[in-house]
Amino acid sequence: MLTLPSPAKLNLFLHINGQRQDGYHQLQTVFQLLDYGDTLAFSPRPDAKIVLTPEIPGVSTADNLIVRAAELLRHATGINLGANIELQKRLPMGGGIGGGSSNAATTLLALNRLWQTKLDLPSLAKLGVQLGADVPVFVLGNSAWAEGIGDVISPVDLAAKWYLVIRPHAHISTAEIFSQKKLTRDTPIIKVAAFLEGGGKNDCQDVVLERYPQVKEAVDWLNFFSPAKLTGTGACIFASFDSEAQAKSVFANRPEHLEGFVAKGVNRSPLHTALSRLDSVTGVSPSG
Ligand SMILES: C[C@@](CO)(OP(=O)(O)O)[C@H](O)COP(=O)(O)OP(=O)(O)OC[C@H]1O[C@@H](n2ccc(N)nc2=O)[C@H](O)[C@@H]1O
Ligand SMILES: Nc1ncnc2c1ncn2[C@@H]1O[C@H](COP(=O)(O)OP(=O)(O)O)[C@@H](O)[C@H]1O
Repeated sequence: MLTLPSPAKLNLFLHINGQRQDGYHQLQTVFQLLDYGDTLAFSPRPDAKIVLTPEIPGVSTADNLIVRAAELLRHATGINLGANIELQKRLPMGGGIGGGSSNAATTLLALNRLWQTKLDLPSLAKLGVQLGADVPVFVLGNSAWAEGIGDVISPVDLAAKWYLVIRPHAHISTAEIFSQKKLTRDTPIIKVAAFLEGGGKNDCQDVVLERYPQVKEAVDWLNFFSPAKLTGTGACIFASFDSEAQAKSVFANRPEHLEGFVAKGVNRSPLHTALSRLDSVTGVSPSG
């Protein structure tokens, strides 16, 4: 059995610079990977079945990004094997922390290893983008600066911080927010240095706060302790702290109805750290 992490991400900022003819938005963002997420356990099956347990309530098996990633890899490589996949879900869905995309990436890397299909990371990232704009960053495995429609990615070294993430009770679809007329779509392009010097906001934040009072309430509460920002198109919000103790003490004082977690920001994905560790044990050279 191959047990691997499927980490969350935060968008430390999210600027929308324009919109393409096909409707997709041109954006700039920084993906901060977190040392916190779901866990997936894989074992090979000799038949061609992909069996996921437990199912996610409200997501059909055919729509589940884990199953879709497995089918996609099988189709792309022509391999005729299957897998049993056990999912331990901790990440809220529709939260802007990339749980579904991360599950897809973990599945691509895990099955590429189990099935010995030997695709390299750029090829797996190319497959992944067919499942969602955020999948490649999880496949490539570094906190990253992203441009284009989120598909032009370069690794970035971020300061070590602890993040308090609050999950208001709202499930927000990315498409819903990107289809709002009022959304800011003309933020000027910035350079990496401007972000690293403290620049950057989330252009989706005003639209989300207006439509979801429960998200606004959480932002207002967290702002009292440290500047709070929306991640992605929501619904989760976050603030950074220099130490775990600081983040945990604020979390401990949250209003009872607010859920969330405290996690360390990492430059390297816990998924890739786990795979490298396995490679060093088995003597396989690090690849996909
Ligand atoms: C904007 C981000 C930032 O991380 O939002 P979150 O989903 O994380 O909140 C992501 O890149 C989202 O990625 P992902 O959620 O994978 O998006 P996709 O499934 O590819 O697209 C969902 C819908 O969002 C819109 N979309 C997505 C990406 C983009 N650059 N422009 C868009 O307009 C499209 O209408 C598409 O139908
Ligand atoms: N394995 C999965 N985990 C989470 N969501 C999934 C999964 N498979 C399909 N989905 C669908 O993808 C949507 C977006 O999921 P997710 O990536 O967690 O949110 P976000 O893009 O807001 O960070 C969910 O609302 C759900 O319907």
